[in-house]
Amino acid sequence: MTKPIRPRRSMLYVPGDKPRALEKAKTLACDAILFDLEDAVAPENKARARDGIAEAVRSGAYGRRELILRVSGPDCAEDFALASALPIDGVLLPKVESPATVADAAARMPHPIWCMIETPLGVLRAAEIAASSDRLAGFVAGTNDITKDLHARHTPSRTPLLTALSLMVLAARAYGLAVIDGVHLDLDDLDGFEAACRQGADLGFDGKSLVHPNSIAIANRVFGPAPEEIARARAMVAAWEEARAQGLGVARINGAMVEQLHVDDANRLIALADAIARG
Ligand SMILES: CC(C)(COP(=O)(O)OP(=O)(O)OC[C@H]1O[C@@H](n2cnc3c(N)ncnc32)[C@H](O)[C@@H]1OP(=O)(O)O)[C@@H](O)C(=O)NCCC(=O)NCCSC(=O)C[C@H](O)C(=O)O
Ligand SMILES: [Mg+2]
Repeated sequence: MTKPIRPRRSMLYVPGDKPRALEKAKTLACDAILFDLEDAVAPENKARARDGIAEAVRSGAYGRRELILRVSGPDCAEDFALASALPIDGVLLPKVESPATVADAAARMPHPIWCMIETPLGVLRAAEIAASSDRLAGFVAGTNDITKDLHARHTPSRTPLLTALSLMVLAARAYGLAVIDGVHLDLDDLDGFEAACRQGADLGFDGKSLVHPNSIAIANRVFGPAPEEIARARAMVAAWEEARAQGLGVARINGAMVEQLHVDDANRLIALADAIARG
């Protein structure tokens, strides 16, 4: 069954032990919040972070935003107990490297499952992981961990990561999962951030994971369809209906060859635009 389209242009990490950030996120225009219990929270603050996230989620003040909890590890019983007790939309597992990790998480709590793909083994097994469970909702790229494990360098072009990023997109698309690009570290480099978003969108990612509110508007713009793209898509669908009424299986529309597959893609873009407009 085809899953309904949900905008995931911008997914903001919010450390569970930062009350001001938890509060601010209620007002931000991100499509999703990744409440973090893993790397952004020091070991001595994990219990406080769980309490902070529980109170924040139970406030009910995050509106339409998709709420996802990143647990601190596959064995953290307290984190899974919290996930089970909260009205959230998903749980994000760090450093997934095998279907067994997904199966174990599925047995521990009832929510849709997201996997961080962020180790060489996780990347190489991405297809196996993606195929492993109908509880899976998507992948999030952990570009910092991969860069570290590859002994690669952070470069503006992200050339060292392109193989890993494309393998994640391939695996996700093969099994109908969402796929979200990794974070941009330089908070003041918004031009570089926008370039990375464009590259991620070109590669096929649905959106970008973010660490700071200053990047939400750019991610929403780059990963959302532009008004002229929506208008073009609607015009294509209308022209295609006329072509089909004449019995054509291929048509020339605005100077381009169009077949059913192009119309399917136009309809996907229109559905995304409509979902964004509904808010
Ligand atoms: C990166 C930061 C530590 C920067 O903090 P700071 O310099 O204090 O931010 P600002 O003063 O500019 O903040 C301005 C206001 O915005 C709020 N804020 C900041 N960040 C967030 C956020 N993420 N969500 C919500 N609100 C946020 C501040 O509270 C200020 O508001 P106010 O107090 O009302 O004025 C900080 O941005 C931060 O902690 N970001 C999140 C870091 C994080 O979650 N990291 C883990 C995820 S990334 C990762 O794990 C990588 C991955 O696994 C991989 O391998 O690649
Ligand atoms: Mg990581």
